[in-house]
Amino acid sequence: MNAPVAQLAVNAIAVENLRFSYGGAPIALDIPHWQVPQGSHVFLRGPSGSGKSTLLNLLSGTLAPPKNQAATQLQIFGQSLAALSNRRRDRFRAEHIGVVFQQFNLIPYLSVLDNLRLAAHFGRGGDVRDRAESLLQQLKLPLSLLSRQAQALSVGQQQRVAIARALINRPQLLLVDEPTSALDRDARDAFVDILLQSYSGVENTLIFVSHDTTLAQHFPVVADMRDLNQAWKLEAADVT
Ligand SMILES: Nc1ncnc2c1ncn2[C@@H]1O[C@H](COP(=O)(O)OP(=O)(O)OP(=O)(O)O)[C@@H](O)[C@H]1O
Repeated sequence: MNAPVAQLAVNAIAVENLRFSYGGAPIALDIPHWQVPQGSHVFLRGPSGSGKSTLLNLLSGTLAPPKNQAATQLQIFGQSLAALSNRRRDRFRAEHIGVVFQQFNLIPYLSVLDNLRLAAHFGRGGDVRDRAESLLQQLKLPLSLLSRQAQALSVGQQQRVAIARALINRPQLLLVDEPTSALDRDARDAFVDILLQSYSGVENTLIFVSHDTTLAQHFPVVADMRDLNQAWKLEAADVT
């Protein structure tokens, strides 16, 4: 009799014994174990200072992962980030990971299309205009915005363009850090709806960070930094 074919569970994120501190500062992050299966949509919450941005920056490779810690594992789709040089980590991010950070980081004097072209240049390349038009349509933005300078857009439009830029290289992992803080409640819900619609593929993994716990209802999985980050527990315990 044939053995059943094992279903391979692919982890988008696999973290073991991840400890990180900024220079000589006290340890900011200590995560013994965290795994996120591919295709998960995770809402990551936690108080100010609990390490959400630090974790996202480590996952995206924007912060260099800790080296020389034998027990530490920080893998994205099975690739250890610590095993990559800075340059290869940048390339890995451009090809596999989309990021939307609090400040959007669009280049203000470039047109929307050129912002998207620049992101595509560092990633997969290909026909940017077609892809840009289809993303703008998904994000319910007029195509006329493509030729407009990023600095001439409203904040809401900039947020959607920041999503388009993050998605231009068809990332398998999307990291979104508190992009809704300037919006009112209805606009926040609409933003999250549109983000989820634009990134709905079954293999797409999303980590969405926010203080705003009312947004958690949009996500099937909720993680809390107070559970993940042992350093935060220590810090909290120190002050009580
Ligand atoms: N560049 C830095 N240099 C030194 N310490 C830092 C730096 N950035 C963050 N920290 C410290 O690391 C810890 C985690 O900060 P982090 O910004 O990751 O938290 P957060 O949960 O994202 O907070 P917030 O919700 O306020 O953005 C805090 O104690 C913070 O003071």
